[in-house]
Amino acid sequence: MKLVLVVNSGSSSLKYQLIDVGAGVLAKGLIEEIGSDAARLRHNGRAPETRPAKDHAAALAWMLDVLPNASLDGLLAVGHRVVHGGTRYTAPTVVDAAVEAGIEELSPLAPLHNPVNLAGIRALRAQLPDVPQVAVFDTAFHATIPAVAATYALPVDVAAEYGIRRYGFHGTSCQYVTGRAAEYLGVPAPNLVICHLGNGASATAVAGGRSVDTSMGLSPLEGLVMGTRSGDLDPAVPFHLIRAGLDPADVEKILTSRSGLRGLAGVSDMREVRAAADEGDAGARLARDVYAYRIRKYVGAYLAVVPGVHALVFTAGVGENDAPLRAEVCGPLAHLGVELDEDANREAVGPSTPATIGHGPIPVLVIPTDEESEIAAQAAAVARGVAHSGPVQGR
Ligand SMILES: Nc1ncnc2c1ncn2[C@@H]1O[C@H](COP(=O)(O)OP(=O)(O)O)[C@@H](O)[C@H]1O
Ligand SMILES: CC(=O)OP(=O)(O)O
Ligand SMILES: [Mg+2]
Repeated sequence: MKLVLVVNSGSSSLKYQLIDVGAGVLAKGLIEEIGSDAARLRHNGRAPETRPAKDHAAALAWMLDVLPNASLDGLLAVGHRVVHGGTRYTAPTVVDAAVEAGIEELSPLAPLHNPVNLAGIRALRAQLPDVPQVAVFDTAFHATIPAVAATYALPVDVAAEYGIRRYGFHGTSCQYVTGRAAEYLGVPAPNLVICHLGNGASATAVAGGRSVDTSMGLSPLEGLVMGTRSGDLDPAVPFHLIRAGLDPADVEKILTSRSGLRGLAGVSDMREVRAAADEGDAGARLARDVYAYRIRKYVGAYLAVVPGVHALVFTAGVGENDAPLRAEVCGPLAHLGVELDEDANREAVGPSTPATIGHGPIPVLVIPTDEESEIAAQAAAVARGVAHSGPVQGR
């Protein structure tokens, strides 16, 4: 058995899976509403339990309570999703003190993510001191982005001194999805435009199986409209707000936690936005439309970047489940060769395997992502001392 515990700490949630690599998932769970008096845990699909969990440390302790001790015997590794690895960590890495310090140094560039990723590493190391803790970085798959796409037009010395460049995120998801698309299409190194639409959302251009551009940049704030993040805006906006008297930390909070769908419609969950829009709420309708329009702009841009695209791919919570959103994005793209099949689109809600929903010159696919299985495979390979085999092959 190659047993790996995968910990995916998000801004207010914790996902975990106990995986026998190559064989299957032995246990899985999700803790939501961390930080509240009524955090919710759903373990192995059972009815949710509720308990206070003031922070990720409390949520991690809860996870360890529900995982039977015996199941953690003989773990090969714990695999952690770590969002920002900068330019230093471009491959899965066993976390020692230096790596831990490196992840901490990068926290200001992923304030919703790296600190809680570290909380996971620390909690599991305390519990399982003899098991390697392996970090799998969201940024790693994007290390192949060429300078022309990674470079912001800032003074070269400023960018170098402060490490300002496009890093890109959701890379582990994109790597998994690229592997699945390669199998499904029968194209070993495909050209793709991937829309990963979850709480965070990003678009990625893949050429020959490698990332060549992506909408998130220095931090996971740039690009698409997200649940609580603004995505693209004029860089003058923060200065305008600061000059008007707002505190820089408050401006950051506005852009990362109070914007996006939440800022426009009052709620960050696309299901609630869509329900309100369907009932005629004007703010929710505009939020839905701005969200879809921004995705469409990036799809157009990346069709210009990647020659001979084999497929446009939708993935993650919104991408896999929200058929109307996919129609809103793709409907006006017929002139670019994107033609949705209405019935296939309607049927592809939460598919467990890849589904084709458009048969035009550029096929449209829904591919369910699985960051946890990708993390488990990479962590197992590192723990066994096997070099990871590269972006498309994956394992
Ligand atoms: N049936 C659905 N229709 C529309 N959106 C959905 C549906 N199911 C889930 N979602 C959206 O998916 C988002 C979560 O996606 P997920 O990929 O799990 O995010 P993350 O991993 O970033 O937490 C939720 O915020 C919700 O808006
Ligand atoms: C990087 C990022 O935005 O991740 P998530 O979608 O899990 O918030
Ligand atoms: Mg996610």
